[in-house]
Amino acid sequence: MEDTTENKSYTLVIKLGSSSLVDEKTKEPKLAIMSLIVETVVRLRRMGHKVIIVSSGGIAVGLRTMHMDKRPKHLAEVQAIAAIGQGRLIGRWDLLFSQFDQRIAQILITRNDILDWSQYKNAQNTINELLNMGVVPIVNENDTLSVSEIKFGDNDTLSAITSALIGADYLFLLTDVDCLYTDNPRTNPDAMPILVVPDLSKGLPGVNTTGGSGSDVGTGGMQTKLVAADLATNAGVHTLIMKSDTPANIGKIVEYMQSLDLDDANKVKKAYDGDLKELQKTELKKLQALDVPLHTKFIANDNKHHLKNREFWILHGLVSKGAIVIDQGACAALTRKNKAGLLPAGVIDVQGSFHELECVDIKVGRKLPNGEIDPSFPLEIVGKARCNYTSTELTKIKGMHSDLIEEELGYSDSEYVAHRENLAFPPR
Ligand SMILES: Nc1ncnc2c1ncn2[C@@H]1O[C@H](COP(=O)(O)OP(=O)(O)O)[C@@H](O)[C@H]1O
Ligand SMILES: N[C@@H](CCC(=O)OP(=O)(O)O)C(=O)O
Repeated sequence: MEDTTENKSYTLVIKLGSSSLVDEKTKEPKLAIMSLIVETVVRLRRMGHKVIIVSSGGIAVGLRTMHMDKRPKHLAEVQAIAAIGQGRLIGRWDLLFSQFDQRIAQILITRNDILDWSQYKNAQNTINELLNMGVVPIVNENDTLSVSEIKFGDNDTLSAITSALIGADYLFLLTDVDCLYTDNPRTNPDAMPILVVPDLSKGLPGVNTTGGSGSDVGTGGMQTKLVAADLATNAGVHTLIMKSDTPANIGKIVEYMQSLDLDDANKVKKAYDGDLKELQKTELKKLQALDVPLHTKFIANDNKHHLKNREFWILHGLVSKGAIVIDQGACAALTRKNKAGLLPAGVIDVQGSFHELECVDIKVGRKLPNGEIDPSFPLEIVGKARCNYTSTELTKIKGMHSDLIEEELGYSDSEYVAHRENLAFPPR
């Protein structure tokens, strides 16, 4: 195959699970895999690509350092172990990369660090600066300081958010299986590989990912990888699952992706008739004919249909503190091409307790003639908003014309419940 990757420069995020970096039983380092990753990343960098690594393994390395067999139950202990392990982990990466004079940088992040738009942009600027300096940023969750409310929870999600943050071209999820299968290949020898998913929003009929993590050190199994693929493809990032012990395959897969006509990914999605099974047979023949290694690729939404930076931040960077229920008319106005801001007249209910500019879910409901919410109409979350008013204020002004806000509250901060730039909806 012609090597088209030589000329174009891509931004690649490579996520490595704990199971790829430490032995699941002994927790000893898998130095051979780490070295191969380093060689691959150095090669990709020399070809002109920008590479970010999302590395798990902090806790597993900490357990080994402290001669502990199992993850402790108490949060403070896990956090202490993470602090011990993270230092060693980054030390190992630095030692290996330094053999090639390749500089690295450590970035430890929690959800708290991106809750503010300017902080989100700041994280973006810092990573971009490092990439421009020719450095390989190595990202992990700041497990030592994050508690459940501000946790990404798994590095698959963190890698998808990192990919969207920096507008990556590809996200590679490297793990201990070749690809996504119709069932857990560790327990079902008849599981069949899923090689291409043109449109994840159409679901994955016949695919079971409930098996959880395959190893003692992994988190989330395939389920969190599918969540990550959904987030990343919605943000315009092609997402791939492949085995971590042959990282040189990354280059081959990027070449193969380039040979596919994905410039108009929407055409690919439209052409997909939902017959996942048939598609896999054709794809397998193609991979075999071209000698491309097994992997799963999730095709990204194209430029016109992917979430823009700020929308992605609202939908996936922020944590919802409650919900507002809007009527169908308001929903149509907010989701049309030239979307409107949300006025109090369109709000029919307020759920939970939230402050001004905190993030809330947007649900669509129906009002009965007596003013009550129709209980037979299923409330569906359609998007997220940052509201100009608190839940208490909104409960008072819901359904009103904006002219009456001042009379009701004694002040009016805005005629809108949420401005256009504070509303976000997943691509449809
Ligand atoms: N349908 C499936 N296809 C492939 N693997 C699956 C599936 N369902 C569950 N798994 C499990 O997911 C594991 C990979 O996830 P995980 O252990 O969290 O890895 P990592 O540490 O790389 O994030 C595999 O080892 C496998 O046992
Ligand atoms: N941040 C944690 C890893 C969390 C995680 O998602 O692990 P994995 O499923 O192995 O990618 C650590 O460094 O131990």
